[in-house]
Amino acid sequence: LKGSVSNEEPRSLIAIAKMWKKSIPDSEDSVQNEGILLTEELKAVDYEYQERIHWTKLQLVGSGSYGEVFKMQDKKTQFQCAAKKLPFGCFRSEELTTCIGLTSPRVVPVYGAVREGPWIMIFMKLIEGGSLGQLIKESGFLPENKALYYLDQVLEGLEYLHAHDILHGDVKADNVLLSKDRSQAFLCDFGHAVHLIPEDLRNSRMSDDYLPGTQTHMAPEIMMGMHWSSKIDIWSSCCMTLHMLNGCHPWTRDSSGPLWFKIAHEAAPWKEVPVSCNPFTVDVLRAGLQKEPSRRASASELRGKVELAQQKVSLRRFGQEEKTSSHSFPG
Ligand SMILES: N#Cc1cccc(-c2csc(Nc3cc(F)ccc3O)n2)c1
Repeated sequence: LKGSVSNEEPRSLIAIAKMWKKSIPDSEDSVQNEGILLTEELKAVDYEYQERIHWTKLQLVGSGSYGEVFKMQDKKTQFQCAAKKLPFGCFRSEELTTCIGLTSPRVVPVYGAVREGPWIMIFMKLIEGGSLGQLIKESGFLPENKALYYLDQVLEGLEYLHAHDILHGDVKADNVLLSKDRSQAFLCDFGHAVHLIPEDLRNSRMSDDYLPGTQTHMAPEIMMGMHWSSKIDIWSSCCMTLHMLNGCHPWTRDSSGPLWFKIAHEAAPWKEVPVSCNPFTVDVLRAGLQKEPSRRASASELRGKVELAQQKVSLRRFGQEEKTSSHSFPG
């Protein structure tokens, strides 16, 4: 068994990710074990790092369109982190090249990636509070102030990614992780991410290996096969907000006609915001769900509107008693 797993710098992981993208799995690779670990907490042994031998799966912590994510433990150091296992053929180098070396507090750090035959394991920091999608499922829906609180943090992360010419490509509650006390939100899963070349992605349509995100959160310009840009993340973040407020994805409450057609041709779903919401919250969704990308707010513009809405909502809250939500976190 030839192993070539080593503890290296981030640029080595970027290089091997690009090499994986170019190579196709074939039979003799079935025993290959190669990769890069970015932290001393995960230790390759004689250039190998294999499941059951050097690390063990503990329990499943998340499963969804992204596959399965496990809590894992390094046998030598006892260090624990999260691991996502995906077939080599489904791997896009952008899952690693877009998020390695980022230092935003809103982006989950990646600790390394290792190929074991036909599988790729991506290791990242374990986030104990599970996903925002799991919180919505547990609670049914989130109160307006909590929805605005999490949207503000997601937009902080998008501000950072867009400033680094990175488009996340699949912003949704399942890909937002929460700290144990649920006060901190983090973006993860860069499997759909795209490097935006410095000028806007005006001239590019889907690149050949573009992996579409979640349909209910997909911006109209993608459905129309038109030019697209970082603004697609803004649209998705507002679809995620409707999911938080209503407990269901937008467009799913009336079953008429195919989804892509509704998204492409019908009015934006900002009317799905609950009637009980503050007008300033409606204004946030109206600004983020503009069908024309050039009229749609940027992450920082939208964040400003969210923070204004938060002030209005909290002021109104002091005006009248509001049922205290079951989840407690500071702020
Ligand atoms: N920790 C953790 C945890 C808990 C629940 C869901 C998820 C989750 C949802 S998408 C996701 N992506 C992901 C997880 C990895 F471990 C490594 C790379 C990834 O892209 N993880 C992570």
